[in-house]
Amino acid sequence: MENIVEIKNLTIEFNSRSAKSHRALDGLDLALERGGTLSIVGESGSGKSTLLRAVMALIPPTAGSVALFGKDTAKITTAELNSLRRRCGYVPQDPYGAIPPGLSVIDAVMEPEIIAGVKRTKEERLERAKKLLAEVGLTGERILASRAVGLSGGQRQRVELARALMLDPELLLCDEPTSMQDASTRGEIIEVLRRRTGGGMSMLFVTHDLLLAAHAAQKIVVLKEGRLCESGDSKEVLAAPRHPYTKALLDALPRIT
Ligand SMILES: Nc1ncnc2c1ncn2[C@@H]1O[C@H](COP(=O)(O)OP(=O)(O)OP(=O)(O)O)[C@@H](O)[C@H]1O
Repeated sequence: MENIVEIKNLTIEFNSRSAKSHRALDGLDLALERGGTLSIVGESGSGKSTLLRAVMALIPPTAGSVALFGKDTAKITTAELNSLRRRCGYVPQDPYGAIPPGLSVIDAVMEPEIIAGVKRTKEERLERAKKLLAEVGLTGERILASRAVGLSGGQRQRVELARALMLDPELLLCDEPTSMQDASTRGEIIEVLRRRTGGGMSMLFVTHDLLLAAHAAQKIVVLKEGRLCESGDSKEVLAAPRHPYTKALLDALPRIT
């Protein structure tokens, strides 16, 4: 099976003002097969967002390599990179900065297709955007016409997801896409993602919540301080975590007694 993402010995360092640079990822190896789903779990600062941004080639490797759809992202032209990025949907962690402030909700969802130059009538595009918004639980003329900046964080996250799905991505990268949702919307969003991945979309899903990680994807990797400390089938990792850090993440989850 073809690897849609292949990361080899990836190290990413950020230069800080102090003398020592900070190593956010340290010699990481991982792969995602076409059609596969993988959750990346770890505490705050473990390098999860950095990893997603490196897959999108938004940060260059300090050492090692990232291949997206079989192409080393450091060895291709900007035009080639842009065409690979167009095959991906990216739901960034911060929904406040990501949506252009002047756009209405419906325009924000239609925008990726317009930028990509997808040929469709205005009516078809509108229908498609409305359908996606309904899929993520946003309906009603008032919400669709309102500016995205006026929405709650949870609603914006849902707009971001609809935007990311607009181009029918082969690979979806989600960075804590449910962090601002209540329990019931969180469940609905995971269902949307499951339907999509059931239809063949590959996915990288970032969360600090081990239970959610297992729910969202078939496989899990656990990151600690930029290093991979455990990986495996989601159900197995959840049932029998091997690394003490994974056990601590599991013990930290709230329990219903
Ligand atoms: N642009 C940057 N410049 C300097 N340091 C950075 C930069 N981006 C991330 N870092 C540092 O790299 C480390 C990993 O950050 P990252 O955002 O990937 O962690 P994370 O696991 O996604 O955390 P969180 O769950 O809080 O989002 C952190 O120590 C962070 O401060």
